Amino acid sequence: MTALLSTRGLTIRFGGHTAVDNVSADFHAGQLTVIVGPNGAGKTTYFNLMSGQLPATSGTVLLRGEDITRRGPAARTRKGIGRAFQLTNLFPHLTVHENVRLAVQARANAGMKLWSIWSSHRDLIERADHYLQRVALAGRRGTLVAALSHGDKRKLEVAIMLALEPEVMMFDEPTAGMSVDEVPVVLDLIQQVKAERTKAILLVEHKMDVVRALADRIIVLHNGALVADGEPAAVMSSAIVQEAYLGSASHD
Ligand SMILES: Nc1ncnc2c1ncn2[C@@H]1O[C@H](COP(=O)(O)OP(=O)(O)OP(=O)(O)O)[C@@H](O)[C@H]1O
Repeated sequence: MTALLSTRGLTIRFGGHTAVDNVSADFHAGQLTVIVGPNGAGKTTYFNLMSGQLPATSGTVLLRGEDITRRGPAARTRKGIGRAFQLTNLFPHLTVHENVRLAVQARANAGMKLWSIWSSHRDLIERADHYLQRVALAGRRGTLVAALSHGDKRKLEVAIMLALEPEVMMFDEPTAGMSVDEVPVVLDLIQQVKAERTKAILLVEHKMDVVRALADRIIVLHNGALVADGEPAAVMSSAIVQEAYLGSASHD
């Protein structure tokens, strides 16, 4: 079975430093993979290489077997790689609802259903409201994004990603900076998407309770290299992880 997303020997060097070192992995629909590792291990850089924010020094990124290594981030988004960014792709002077509606509209355009822009404006509005409900932001639909709390901005990013209906969903520490009552909303949502079993979900996560709650599979990066990849129980009990990751005092 062709993986949805694959990396083959993916590598990036910054000067003399190899931040991601020859990483090969396959990501399949219906599977949630958490990428863990100590600070500076290369997790975010690996994400950036897959979503196109950074160009690889060597190696390839494949989407459904197609080589997309030289494609930029916008082309990868159109092809089905979605990423909940850390507050960089929001329009602060538009409302919450308008932000999601733009994503719904972009998705409708990508599907070449150009007529839908004109014939079903109401449909676009309703679909945007649907995604806002899923992230518990319906009550904020008329609020300017600039006025949102940090946690609500993170939820809005998730709504925007859902609205783009990508096959691959990448979350970079989705609950970082959220208050305790906001965290379950995002975790429940990721659980729901996972239960649909149609998406490949990738998460970079430090919090071990979140890892335990969500992971079907764990990949461990250390000094840019993939040092473990497998089922959570086996990976977390392996000697290399105990040493490389759990041994580092900075994460619980
Ligand atoms: N644009 C860049 N230029 C130079 N070095 C970089 C760049 N981006 C990342 N690095 C370096 O690459 C290494 C990996 O960084 P990265 O942010 O991917 O780690 P991480 O595992 O996500 O860490 P954290 O858990 O702290 O977020 C680090 O040593 C970092 O300093």
